[in-house]
Amino acid sequence: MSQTTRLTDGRKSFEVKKYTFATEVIPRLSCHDPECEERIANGLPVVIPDVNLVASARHWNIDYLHDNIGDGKFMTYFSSSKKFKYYDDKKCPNVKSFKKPMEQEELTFDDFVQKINKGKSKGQRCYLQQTLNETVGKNIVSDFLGFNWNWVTAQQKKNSFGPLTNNMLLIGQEGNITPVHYDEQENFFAQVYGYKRFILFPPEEFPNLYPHPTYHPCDRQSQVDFDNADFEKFPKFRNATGFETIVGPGDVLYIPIYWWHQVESIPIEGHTISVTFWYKGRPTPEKVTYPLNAHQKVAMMRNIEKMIAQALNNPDEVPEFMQNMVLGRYT
Ligand SMILES: C[C@@H](CC(=O)O)C(=O)C(=O)O
Ligand SMILES: [Zn+2]
Repeated sequence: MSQTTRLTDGRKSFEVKKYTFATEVIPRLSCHDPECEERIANGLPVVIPDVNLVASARHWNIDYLHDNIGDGKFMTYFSSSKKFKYYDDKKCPNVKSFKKPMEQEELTFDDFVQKINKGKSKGQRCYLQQTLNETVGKNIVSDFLGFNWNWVTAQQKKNSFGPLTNNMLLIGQEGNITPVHYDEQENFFAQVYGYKRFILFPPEEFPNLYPHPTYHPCDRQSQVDFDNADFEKFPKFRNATGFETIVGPGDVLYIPIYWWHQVESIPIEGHTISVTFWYKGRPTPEKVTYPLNAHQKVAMMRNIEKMIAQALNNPDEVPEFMQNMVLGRYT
């Protein structure tokens, strides 16, 4: 039986699975606390319980969304396990042996609700993840306009984030897991309903988390399975140390760009509803200061990998090329 540990969202406490790595708790600070502003300015994660970013959606639940979300289509992922490891369909041809870790289908909300109920019996899990768009009904539009845009737009401006790219609606079943990955955008993650565990690692942990190559369908996702880590293949994973927290209704978690995160809908606490606020990163500074920081190095590694894959014009040649370049030479 795997060990467990206890985590709290500041109101309730939860028994969660204990992994092989150590973690520290992510600070939970009021939006009025200067330290909260400082952490965002310095690209450090922080849980903000009192910003009311999506307070106008506090009444959202499956029934209300079903009656008001409109007749648009919603991207829904299906997994026979609890894990929903994202993959980029367009990159599948690059890795002939790639097996899709989950299926995806665009459903009406009504079909999604049916699938949740039917899936339970067939042991299949589903996860709705859809950018909110103009197809939503007028009550959802009014709830959306009621988000605390003053605060989040002020954060965007004072931290020189790029434009808002999208607000994604996430509806997950209890126990669903989004395995550890990083995104190339800043993210204010707003929890609307239910509870999610977040495990975060800074960009410095790149060497310990072994992401797939950039041409791989699972680019940005770690190759390490936290439930069954292959320490032979990924020895530095032993050194991984992270941060974690639980977010509950009303909480906002700032996930800085290039920070790794694994997200777990707490089992036995029912389904979860979340909304993301994704922003392009800060513009590249005119004058580069040295030493480069970790996320600049990740961006550089990504660009080099992409350039090599493009120059070779054959993904199958990249592993040998990279090994010839570094193995035994950069020790
Ligand atoms: C989809 C989400 C994870 C989750 O909530 O399951 C995520 O990775 C993000 O918001 O960057
Ligand atoms: Zn993410």
